[in-house]
Amino acid sequence: MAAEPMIFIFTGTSGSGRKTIAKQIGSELGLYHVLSCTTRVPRATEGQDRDYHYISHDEFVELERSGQLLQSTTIGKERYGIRHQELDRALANGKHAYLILNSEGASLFKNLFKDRVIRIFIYVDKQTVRERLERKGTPYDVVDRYLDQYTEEVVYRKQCEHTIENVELIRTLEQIRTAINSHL
Ligand SMILES: Nc1ncnc2c1ncn2[C@@H]1O[C@H](COP(=O)(O)OP(=O)(O)OP(=O)(O)O)[C@@H](O)[C@H]1O
Ligand SMILES: Nc1nc2c(ncn2[C@@H]2O[C@H](COP(=O)(O)O)[C@@H](O)[C@H]2O)c(=O)[nH]1
Repeated sequence: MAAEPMIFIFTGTSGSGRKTIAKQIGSELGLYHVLSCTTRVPRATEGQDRDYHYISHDEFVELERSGQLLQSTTIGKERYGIRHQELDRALANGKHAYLILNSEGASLFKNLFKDRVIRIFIYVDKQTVRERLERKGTPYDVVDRYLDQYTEEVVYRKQCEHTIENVELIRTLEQIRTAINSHL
């Protein structure tokens, strides 16, 4: 059993299935979901304080100005970040935690928390990303952005503790359970 709560980071190529996998595994293993704040609007299936804390640009700037953000990133015109208090609350309750981050956020957490951070890189090929996202009704500009950044994102797998291709969801979940349990 790990002495301190572990931090599992689901990262990888956009649209590869990270959110689906993270939510399923998180609820199954009782992991605490550390939510980011974002200035982007919720998508059709998303909810306030379930997927993100959705806030205005002004509120984001204020969090940044007052030093409340542990880290932040900008993607297109939107801002994303995690409040210190959000992570502190998660770790204080003793549960293992998980986050869903891009490579920039994943590296920052690894540098801060070292061996307590385990990065799980999820990917699928570009064509599958397109098909899945179009089926889900993701706006075309978002799909195009994801595909444009694919090559840049996929190289990060080499730095992660685990790399898993998400073809068959059931098989992927099995591999991730095994990976996580090997650290607990
Ligand atoms: N193994 C799978 N087989 C088929 N469909 C899948 C599989 N895994 C996930 N999906 C579907 O692919 C779509 C994209 O998944 P999801 O939103 O979880 O990806 P994501 O990586 O979190 O995307 P984003 O980059 O937007 O954060 C969803 O509709 C999800 O149901
Ligand atoms: N570095 C950070 N990356 C984050 C954070 N919150 C989310 N993300 C990543 O941003 C992209 C876009 O997400 P989307 O939900 O708008 O599709 C994705 O890779 C997320 O994992 C954060 O606080 N910091």
